[in-house]
Amino acid sequence: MPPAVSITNLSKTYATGFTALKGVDLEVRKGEIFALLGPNGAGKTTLIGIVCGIVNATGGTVLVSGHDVVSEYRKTRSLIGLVPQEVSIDAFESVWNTVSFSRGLFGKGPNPAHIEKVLKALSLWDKKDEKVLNLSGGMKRRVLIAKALSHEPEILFLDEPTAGVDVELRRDMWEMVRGLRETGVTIILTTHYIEEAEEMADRIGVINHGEIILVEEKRTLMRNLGKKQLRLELLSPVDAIPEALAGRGLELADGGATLVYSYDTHGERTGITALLGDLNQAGLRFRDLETRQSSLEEIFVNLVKERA
Ligand SMILES: Nc1ncnc2c1ncn2[C@@H]1O[C@H](COP(=O)(O)OP(=O)(O)OP(=O)(O)O)[C@@H](O)[C@H]1O
Repeated sequence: MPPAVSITNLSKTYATGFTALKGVDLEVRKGEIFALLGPNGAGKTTLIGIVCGIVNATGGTVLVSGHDVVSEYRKTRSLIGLVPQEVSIDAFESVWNTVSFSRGLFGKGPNPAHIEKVLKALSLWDKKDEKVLNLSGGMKRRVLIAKALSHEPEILFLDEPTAGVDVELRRDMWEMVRGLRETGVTIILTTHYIEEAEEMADRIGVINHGEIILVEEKRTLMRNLGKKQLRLELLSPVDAIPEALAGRGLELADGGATLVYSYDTHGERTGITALLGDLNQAGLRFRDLETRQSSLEEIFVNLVKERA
């Protein structure tokens, strides 16, 4: 089975002479939720544009389910649903007509049952006869998604799906995207909200200055790059870590007032129980304790900083 999207040595230099993509290689597997993270101007929208056939590449190849996006444009475009960043919909049409029309654009015959299913899944069914004009911003966004799903695509691109939407709608959208994945749709999303990637993605790609700097399973990424720390505020500061506790990877912070223990959250054992026993034996008493976990946000900021 070919990958959902297979990108090889893709480059893009705009007419201005600006190079937005530099030799990108990327494979997105069928059925996964892939999040593409990157700062403003990193090249995310350009990359999506090329895969969707909206932007011409300067070099390289893109295959969608094994089909070339240039020589087999009609085929590949019909396999893709795109939810763009900008809301641009024919405001005077009803929800039903807008979504049904989108399906027709891909040469698919009418299928009212499918449109009904999509509208229901997006909680738009009771709005089907409303003019898009009269909907709230959040509802308009749902219409964009419904349009993108109208022709039963295998791959759904969501470009900043929840930028500017309220928390409730964001949660609803996450739920909906997960539901779509259950039905076998491959989902590729770009986001500025690291929380979104953390919550939803199976794999994460980081793009910076037009280059993919990392592609990793989310769990692996968080396990390998994320640390969890136990910080113990000691009753009385110490000058050095006691001999009995050597080799446990402890560090002192705050001038000896805090003992820091870093551990792997995904390991079978954290070693905390044993550590607390040893502390007791060594006569170290503590006043308070807290745990800290580096978030995907910290990991991401560090990665991008390293490559700046
Ligand atoms: N039509 C264009 N002509 C010239 N330069 C462009 C054009 N479109 C985009 N760019 C430039 O290419 C770079 C990448 O833009 P792109 O929109 O792909 O980034 P992005 O990662 O999607 O950013 P954002 O998160 O802000 O949407 C930016 O520096 C942008 O100014």
